[in-house]
Amino acid sequence: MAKRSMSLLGQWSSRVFSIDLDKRGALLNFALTEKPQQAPETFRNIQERCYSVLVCGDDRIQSARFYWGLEDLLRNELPAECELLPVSSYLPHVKDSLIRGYFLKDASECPSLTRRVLGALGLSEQVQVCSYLRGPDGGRWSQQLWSGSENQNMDVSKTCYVVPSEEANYHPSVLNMENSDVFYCRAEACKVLQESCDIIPESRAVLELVGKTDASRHSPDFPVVVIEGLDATGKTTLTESLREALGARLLRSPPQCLSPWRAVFDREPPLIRRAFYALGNYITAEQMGMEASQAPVIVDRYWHSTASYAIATAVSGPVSSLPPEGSPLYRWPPDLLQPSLVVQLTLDPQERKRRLEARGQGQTDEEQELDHNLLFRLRVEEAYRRVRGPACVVVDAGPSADKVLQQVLLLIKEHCRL
Ligand SMILES: Nc1ncnc2c1ncn2[C@@H]1O[C@H](COP(=O)(O)OP(=O)(O)OP(=O)(O)O)[C@@H](O)[C@H]1O
Ligand SMILES: Nc1ccn([C@@H]2O[C@H](COP(=O)(O)O)[C@@H](O)[C@H]2O)c(=O)n1
Repeated sequence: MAKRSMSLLGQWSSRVFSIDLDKRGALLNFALTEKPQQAPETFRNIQERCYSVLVCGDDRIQSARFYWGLEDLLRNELPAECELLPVSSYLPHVKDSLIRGYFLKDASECPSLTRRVLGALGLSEQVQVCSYLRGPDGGRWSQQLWSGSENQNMDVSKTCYVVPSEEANYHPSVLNMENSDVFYCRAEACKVLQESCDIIPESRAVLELVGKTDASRHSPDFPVVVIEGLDATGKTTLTESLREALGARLLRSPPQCLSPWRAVFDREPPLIRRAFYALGNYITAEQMGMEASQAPVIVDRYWHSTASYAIATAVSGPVSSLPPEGSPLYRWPPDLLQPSLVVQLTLDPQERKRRLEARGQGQTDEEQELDHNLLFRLRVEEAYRRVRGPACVVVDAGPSADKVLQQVLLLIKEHCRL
């Protein structure tokens, strides 16, 4: 069977390759043409031998898992002097056109080892390997597609030249988010787990717990209040106090019944992990519907967490790389029960760190990692604010636990019929 990637070659020249240069979101974009031209400036500064490895198989579960393991595989097999950078290749504005992989800069003394590893990888149906060569004038770069044979033959008829490309308005991952990172109906999330049953048997157990009734239009008798926020913002503390103060039922998403399998799905790539969390919301929604016929319900995390973490993780860099405000990616799934009120707890990063440390969970002090975490936290919090349905009411969780409780009780009085 011909590789699926081959059929992409017709469109190859209009594809943009976007290399994630660092976690702060600096992207190097280039396209390919048949005519030699000057490469983008940054590309010209690259001194090493360069390669790209793209994962483009037909089976989305296998491809997602292959890509998930690819970085470790490359780091284990390649010389340590090989720098790996995530690369995306996409057709501008075309939904679901994104293919992911790695761009390699090989500064090792042993180029043959790198070529052997990549040659072996290129034999796989789901991988496409290309090498990049600098022209004799030093400015032109060309891309050669490997035929995938063990001899690493280059298919010279497929030589293209690297040219600068316009930067996309948003991170390329935005193109593939729907039904890969965020699921807007139960059926789409179920499909992913159904497709993964053979390789992840736990998927069957999860699917058996997911109901089939659509409770989204059912309006509960008592209020349903969701508490959202980053970790250590005080959700557990507040939800427990609300339960006592209101005589409420306390639920969480993912629900308790999924606990035995959570760790299994946390090890899976985003496609599978996010489908698991999406289904967790539907199970919690069924519980909400039942419990709210008898008493107020407090819920620790729900859809805002699922959507915001998924969107914020799929992109890198600053808040501006998120899908724009008002994008349909922030919509509420029409078949998912909406709560009466969503409260988002926010906390000054220093205070959050202090609480994490007091709880005995120190953070890495590597500056780069902190920077990366800071950007990630900002993206999650901004995504929380952009998610539609019941919008979040933001509450500063900095004051004492009792003050936060009183403020949220006031909000519940204002927004809900008790
Ligand atoms: N208002 C508050 N003032 C001071 N400390 C607080 C306050 N609320 C919670 N804490 C403390 O901060 C720590 C984190 O709180 P908590 O476990 O409730 O957060 P969380 O949002 O549920 O975290 P996670 O999502 O990681 O489970 C705990 O040690 C808790 O006692
Ligand atoms: N409704 C939810 C709840 C959680 N998640 C994911 O879990 C992580 C946070 O969980 P904690 O137990 O640490 O609070 C977070 O990374 C989310 O990805 C979710 O998706 N949906």
